[in-house]
Amino acid sequence: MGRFRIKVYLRLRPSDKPSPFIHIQPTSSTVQIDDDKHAGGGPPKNYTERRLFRFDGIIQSSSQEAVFDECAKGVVEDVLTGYHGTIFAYGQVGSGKTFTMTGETKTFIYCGLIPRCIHRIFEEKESKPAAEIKVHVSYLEIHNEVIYDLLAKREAASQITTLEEDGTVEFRGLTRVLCTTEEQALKLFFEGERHKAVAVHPLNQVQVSSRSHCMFTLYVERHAGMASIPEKTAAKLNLVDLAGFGQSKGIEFSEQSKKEIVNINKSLIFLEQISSFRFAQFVQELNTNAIINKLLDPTYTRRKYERQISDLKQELALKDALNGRTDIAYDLTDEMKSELRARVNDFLLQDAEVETIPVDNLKQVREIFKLFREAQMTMLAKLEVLQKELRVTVDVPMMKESITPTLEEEVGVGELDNQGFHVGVAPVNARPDSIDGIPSKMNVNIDDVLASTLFDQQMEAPKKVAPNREKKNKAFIYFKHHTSEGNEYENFLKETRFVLRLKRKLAQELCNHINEVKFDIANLNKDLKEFENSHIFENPDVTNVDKKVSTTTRLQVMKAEYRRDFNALNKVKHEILAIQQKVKSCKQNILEFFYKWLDESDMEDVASSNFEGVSANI
Ligand SMILES: Nc1ncnc2c1ncn2[C@@H]1O[C@H](COP(=O)(O)OP(=O)(O)OP(=O)(O)O)[C@@H](O)[C@H]1O
Repeated sequence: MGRFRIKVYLRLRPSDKPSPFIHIQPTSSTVQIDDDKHAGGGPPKNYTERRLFRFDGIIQSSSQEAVFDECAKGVVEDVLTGYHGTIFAYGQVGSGKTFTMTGETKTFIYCGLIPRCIHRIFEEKESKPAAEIKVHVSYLEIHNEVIYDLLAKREAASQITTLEEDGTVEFRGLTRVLCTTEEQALKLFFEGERHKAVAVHPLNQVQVSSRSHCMFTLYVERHAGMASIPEKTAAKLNLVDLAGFGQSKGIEFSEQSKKEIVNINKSLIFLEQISSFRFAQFVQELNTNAIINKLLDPTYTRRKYERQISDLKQELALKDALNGRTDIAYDLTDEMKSELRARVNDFLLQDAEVETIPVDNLKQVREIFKLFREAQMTMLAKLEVLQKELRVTVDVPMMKESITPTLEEEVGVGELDNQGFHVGVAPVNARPDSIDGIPSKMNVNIDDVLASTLFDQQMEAPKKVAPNREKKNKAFIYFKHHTSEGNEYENFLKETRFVLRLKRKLAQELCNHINEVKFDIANLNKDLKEFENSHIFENPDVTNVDKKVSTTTRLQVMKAEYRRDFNALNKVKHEILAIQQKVKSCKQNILEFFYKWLDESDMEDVASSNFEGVSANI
């Protein structure tokens, strides 16, 4: 990238009455102007204001060729290297803009910059065939603030619009013609000239005056670098002939001309306000960031990447072979994806260990992450439903009541559902609505029950001596805490009861969760029925199909969860029964030993003892 300054040249039209207010100094490329504000005819003033303007060059009485060499040649050479370039002429009406840009085209020595730029570009094209230079041209005119395509077929609408993108302006629909010869390009330029809007202007009586801004553009594409690297540069050269601006004071114009002048002056308002020289000074201060515009042939780029991919594949195969990794498939087929899904599902349902999921390559890893994300989404959706339920504080028995009919329609253990999923639904009478002896809500303290049972039995026990009830209670407590046998049984009973409490808590939690899952299953079944009724496969809609797939997946997960918890509950239920049995026999044993101990003790002592330190409260 290079920073360039816009160069400004002053070309003076030969005149037989040079202005006494303008002092040209060609050696220093400066112009001094005596800005006599009243030179136009006002009352005489005693002073004049002097201004100095500096240019990159002042052209006076120079040939058209010299003008090209000084002002345009460098720009064209840059375009041939790949930099965009623009040359534009501006100034008052009749100041010589068209003469400079177009010139007299019948004789080459009078030709202006546009034919000379065309000539130079085609000269390069012909002298360097290896560069494969391609030239396109376009020609547009802005007249009365409307853009016209001067190369469009006349019968077609030639009006075009602009498109601004990334700071550049594109002309949408502008005709670009490929030219293989200089003659072709010149012919198109002259054709465009004929289509321009021109009229006689009172300040430019000699020939027709340009009533519009015109831009002839040459698009140059050429090979750059070595022949093996088909890199191209693509630059454009804009050659602009602006409409003349000027004072209309004291000059008679037709209505149409007045309208045109308003529009020309409006579009050149900047020039109008600061005058040509001031504008030149301003433009000189601007810097541009110029870059070479490179194009890469897409076919070459594709081939290059294909070659790179092929090399990398070979490299990978070699690395795999060296590491003893054979038959690694780097492209996942649908079958492989289904297999991966099954493995991930098994892992998530705790039916398989993580090692069963194959991780051989990046694609597999990505697919696995995708599957985990899907599972996560399913769980989140489920959680959302659960949270909603919690918000409305659904009571467990109510839930059971509302969903039981749906599940009762399903028959037997291990039935297949309509998704081909093994439901594994237990018969209604075998379902874990509650566990025998365990209410859905554990409000009863089992130890209280056991304690009262114990003493009911105690009361029924044979009584050799009948100490009063309170004393007997105290004796029983004394036996448990102060005799080795009693102590041992008491501790064992305590431990067993603790385990029983834990198991019951677990059973209660499982019971609650199963009911929640049942509720989910009922809702998901309902959703699926709605999908089926809406015939989504006859009128597939991606969103609906996705929803159905997601609902089916969630249903499968829920059913698997139901089956898992139901089995776990059954297991816990059996454990509870066994522990209850253990507690029962332990209680019997402790009573037997208590009565035996009581038998062997001195009854009078027992009857008269106060069992100091023993609380009667069991
Ligand atoms: N350097 C020059 N040497 C000889 N003749 C010139 C020169 N510059 C301009 N002329 C003549 O002056 C007349 C007006 O010039 P030209 O039409 O190029 O002005 P213009 O600025 O393009 O005017 P407009 O704004 O009206 O289009 C033409 O006849 C042209 O041949």
